[in-house]
Amino acid sequence: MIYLNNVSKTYPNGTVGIKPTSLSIEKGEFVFITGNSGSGKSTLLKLMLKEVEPTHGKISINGREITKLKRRQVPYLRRDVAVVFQDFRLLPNKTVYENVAFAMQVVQASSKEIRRAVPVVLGLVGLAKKARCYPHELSGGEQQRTAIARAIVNNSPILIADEPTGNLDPSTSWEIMNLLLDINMRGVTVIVATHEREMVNLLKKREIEVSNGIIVKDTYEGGYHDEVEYREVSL
Ligand SMILES: Nc1ncnc2c1ncn2[C@@H]1O[C@H](COP(=O)(O)OP(=O)(O)OP(=O)(O)O)[C@@H](O)[C@H]1O
Repeated sequence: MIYLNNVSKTYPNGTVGIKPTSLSIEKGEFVFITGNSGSGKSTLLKLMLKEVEPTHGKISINGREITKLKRRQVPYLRRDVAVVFQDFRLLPNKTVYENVAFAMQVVQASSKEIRRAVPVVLGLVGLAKKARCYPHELSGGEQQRTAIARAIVNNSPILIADEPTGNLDPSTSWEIMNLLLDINMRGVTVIVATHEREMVNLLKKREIEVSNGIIVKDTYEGGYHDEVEYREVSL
């Protein structure tokens, strides 16, 4: 589903984000990306989101080589890969309902589809009663639930979460992680960059650990990674 083939990223100022790396993530997986601050987690996610371009290598998602997509085609990639961030990034002047509906309007869903889908997804994230609230009237956990509802409302097969619990207290963090696990159980491939060591250890999901731009650990135990050659080439 997601393939990185010998992908590296050096930023324009010469900082190395990711050294040449190959990686595959299959449909339906739940994957943690771990590593110290500055190790390259966000760079890896941004490459998958086409927010940054690789210096070398190819990335394909759902059979499409995203490195070949033109800028104007990026909105189509967003239908395949949804994203949530640590700081929620909700529209402050729109209600919970309107924030989620807006994501559907962007992909030109009809009003009828929006009226049908938004209440369903708000129910799924446990926010049915908060539909008319504005972001500043919500707790951090509720804001993140809204962001997750907005991310999943268009039925993207992949959800990327960059430190989704970074601004939340421990019990709210668990609620959000359980919601992401729930979404994964519904068939969505979920990739979560996190510093939450305790959660990663307890949940026993696949963990890809990055250190200095290199994958130093991948706990995947299935067979298909044999096809991918892991190379740690110094630049
Ligand atoms: N736009 C940029 N320009 C130059 N260097 C960058 C840029 N973005 C990231 N870097 C550098 O690339 C390296 C990897 O950064 P990245 O943001 O991927 O780390 P991270 O593991 O996500 O860190 P954190 O956990 O603190 O978010 C770091 O050395 C960082 O300073």
